[in-house]
Amino acid sequence: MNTLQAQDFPQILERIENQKRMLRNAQSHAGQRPARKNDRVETIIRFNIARTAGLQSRQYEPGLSRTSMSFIPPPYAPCAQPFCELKKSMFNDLVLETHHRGTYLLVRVVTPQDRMTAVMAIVEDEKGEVLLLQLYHQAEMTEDVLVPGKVLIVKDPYLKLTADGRHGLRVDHVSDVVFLPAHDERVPFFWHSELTTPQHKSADFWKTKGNDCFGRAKYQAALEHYTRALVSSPTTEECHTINLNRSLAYLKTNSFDAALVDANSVLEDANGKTKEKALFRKAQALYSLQRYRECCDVLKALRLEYPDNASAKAKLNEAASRLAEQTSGKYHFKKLHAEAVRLRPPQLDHATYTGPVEVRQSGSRGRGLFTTKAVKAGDLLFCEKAFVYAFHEIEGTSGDGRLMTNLLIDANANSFTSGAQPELITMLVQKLYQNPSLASAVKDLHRGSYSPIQGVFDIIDENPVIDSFLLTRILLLNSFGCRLPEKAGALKPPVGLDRLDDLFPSLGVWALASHMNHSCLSNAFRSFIGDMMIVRATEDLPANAEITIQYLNPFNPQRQQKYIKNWAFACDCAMCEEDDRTSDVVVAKRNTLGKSLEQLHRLLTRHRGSSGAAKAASLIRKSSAVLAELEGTYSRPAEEVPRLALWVGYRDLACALTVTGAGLGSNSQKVIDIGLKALRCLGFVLDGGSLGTKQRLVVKKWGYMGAGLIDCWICLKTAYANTGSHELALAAQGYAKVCYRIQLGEDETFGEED
Ligand SMILES: C[S@@+](CC[C@H](N)C(=O)[O-])C[C@H]1O[C@@H](n2cnc3c(N)ncnc32)[C@H](O)[C@@H]1O
Repeated sequence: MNTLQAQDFPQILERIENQKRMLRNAQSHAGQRPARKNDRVETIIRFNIARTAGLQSRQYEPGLSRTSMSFIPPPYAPCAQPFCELKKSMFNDLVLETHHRGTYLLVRVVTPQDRMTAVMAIVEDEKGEVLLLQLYHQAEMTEDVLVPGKVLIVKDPYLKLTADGRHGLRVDHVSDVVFLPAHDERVPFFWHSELTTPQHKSADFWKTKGNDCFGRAKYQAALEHYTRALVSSPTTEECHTINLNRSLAYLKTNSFDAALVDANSVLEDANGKTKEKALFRKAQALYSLQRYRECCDVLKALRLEYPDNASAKAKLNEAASRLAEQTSGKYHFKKLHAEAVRLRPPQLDHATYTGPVEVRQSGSRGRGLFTTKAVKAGDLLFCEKAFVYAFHEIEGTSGDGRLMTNLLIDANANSFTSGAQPELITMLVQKLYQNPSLASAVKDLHRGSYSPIQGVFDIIDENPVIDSFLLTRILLLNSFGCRLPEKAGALKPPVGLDRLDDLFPSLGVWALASHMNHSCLSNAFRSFIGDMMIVRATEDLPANAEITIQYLNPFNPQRQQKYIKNWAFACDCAMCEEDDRTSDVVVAKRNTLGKSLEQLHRLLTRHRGSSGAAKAASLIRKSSAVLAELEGTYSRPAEEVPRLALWVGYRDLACALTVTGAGLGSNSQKVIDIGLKALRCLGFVLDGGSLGTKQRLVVKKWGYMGAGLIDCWICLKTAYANTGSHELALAAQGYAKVCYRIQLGEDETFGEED
C-alpha cells in the first residue's frame, strides 16, 4: 500500500504530463486509418535492431538511475464473448485507438520476442501485413512466449498509436489472446511449417516429443505435444500415461487446476501403478492449491493401497503439518525464520490459519474484520500465507532513489507506486488465469469505484475472462508492503513503523488481511516472516470488536491526504482529530525539541560508567528540561491520544541511561520513572511498578504499539532487577515478551539476543 503522489517528484510529474499529451494526441486520431501502412521488411529490421541493441529493454532517466516506468492505460473491458461469436478481421480493417469489439485477428509471429514491461514481437496476418504486437502481463518463463511461427488469436483487437508515431497492437488482458497449438484447425494450411510437423504421427510420437521437451524444462512446448498426443488416437493405456505426464507439466507451470483435472481423468478407470501415480499427482495438485484436508485424504487412500510408496509417506507428513497449522494456528516459528533467511524469494510453504475472526459489514466503511470471541493482547488473530508475493531484497526509502527503479504510473490519478507493483499485477493475473478455482479468494476484494463488466472470471472457451484493470485496481487498494523481519532485541534499533518509510520493496496480497479497515489507533499489528503475515491483537478485545490496522505510519504528516487520495476515506480517529487541531507552530516546536533530544541522547550514550557520571548527569538534566517543555505542547490525556514525540524522547532517554550504565545503582529509580512515563505517553494505563510499594506491576489498558516498546520494557526489567525488585522485573519481562510477540509475530525467539 505504497502509492506516492507525482507532485512530490517533478521528474515523474513531467513524464506523466508527456504521457497525457501523447494520450490526448492518440485520442485525436481515434477511428482514423493509420497514415501509412507498415513496410514489412523495414518494420522487421527496425524491430530486430532495437531488440538486439537492447534499446527497448530500459529507459534511462537523469537522476533516476535505470528507471523502468509503466503507465496504467485507460481501462477497457476484456472480451467476454466466445470465439465462435467473433468475426475475423485483417490488419487493414483496423482503425486507430479503437477496440474492435466482436472481432478477432489471426496472427503469426515473425520475429523473436523482446521483453520490456510487455512481451513484444512483429506479427503478420494472413495477407502478410505486419504489426508490432505488445502483450502485457505475460509471466517470465524459461521459454519465450512469442516464437517465430507461433499462431495466435487476438480477440477484440486494439490498434494503438505508439510514442514514435507508429502503430501496433496492444493487449492488456491475458484472456484476449489464444495461443493456438500447431495442430489447431484454425491454423491456416499455408502457415504450417516444420514447427507444425505432419499431422498423421502417432500418439506415442507426440508423447515422446513432449517428454523430450519436459526433460529440457520446456514445459509449455511439452504441454502442447502432450495435448496433441491426446488427440492422436491413443490407446487407453497411452492416454493414462500422457495425462499423467501432462499433469506433471501443468504442475511445473503452476497450473494446478489443470493438473488436478488430468489426474482425476486418469483415476476414473485406472488401477495398479497408473492409479498410484495419478493419486500422487492429485495430492500434489491439491497441496499446491492449499486444499490440505483433501490432500491428506488422497494420500491416506494412496498409503492404504500402496503402503511402500515412500514419496506418499513424505508428502502425507507435509500435508498433515499444513493441516495442523491451518486448524490449530500452531507454527514452529523458529523454523519459519530459518526458512525466510534461507529462501530467495522467501516464499514459505506453510498454511493459513484463520483464528477468531470473520468478515462482516462495517457500516460506511464497507466490510471489516471482526473478532468472534474475546481475545487478549498478543493473541493470534490470523496467520496468512500471501496469495501473491513479489520479493525485492533491497530495503530503502525514497530518499536515495534505490526503490525508484520500477514505477507503475497512474497518469489519471497523478500517482505512482514504486517497487514490485507491476510484477505483482502480472503474478496475480497469471495465478488467476491458470487457476480459476482460486479466484473466489480475491475477486471480490475492495475495488473502489471500478465496475467490471458482466462475465468477468466466467469460463469462456475453457479459460476464465480476466480483467487486468480490475486486478490492478484490487492490487492498488489491497496490497501490503512488507519488510523482512528485524530481530528486535534489547536496545537495538526499534522495530515498528516509526520511520517515515511507508515504502517497502517487497509487496504482496493477503486476502483476509485486506478486509481490515484502517485506524491510526489500531487494535491489531501485522508482522511478516517471509511471505507469511502474522496479525495479533494489541489490546484485550471483546467478541464482535472490529479489528483495525494502520495502513500508513502515524508519524507521516501526509497520511490523511493519502487516505483521501488513495483509499477515498478520511481517518476520523482521535489522533487524526488532534492533528487537525494542532497548529503548525506547535508541530514545528515539537520537531525542534525532538531533534534536541535526539542530540542529547546521542551524547549521553558516549558517557559510560562512573568516569562520565558528571557529564551524564548534566545531559540528563538538560534532557529532562526539554522533555518538560515538550510535555507542555500536549493537552489531551495520552490515554485518549498517544503523545508520540514525547514517547520517543522518554524511550530514548531510558535506553540511553541503561546502555551507559548511568542507570545503575541509585539511578535505576530514574530509569523506572522515565520508562513508566514513556509507556504512559503511549496511552498505557499501569497499576503499580513503583519501587518499595510491593504493588504488582499490571497493565490495566494497553497503549499504542510504538517502535522500541520492547526495549522500553527491557530497560524497566533491567532497572527493577538492579534494585533487587525481582517480581517487578519478571512482570516487565513478561510484558516485553507480549510486545515482542505482537511486533515480531512470535515469541519463540524472545530473549535469544540477550
Ligand atoms: C483494503 S480495503 C478494506 C476493506 C474494505 N472496507 C472492504 O469492504 O473490502 C480499504 C477500503 O476500506 C475503506 N476503509 C478503510 N478504513 C477506513 C476508515 N477508517 N474509514 C472509512 N473507510 C475505511 C475505504 O473504502 C478503503 O478504500
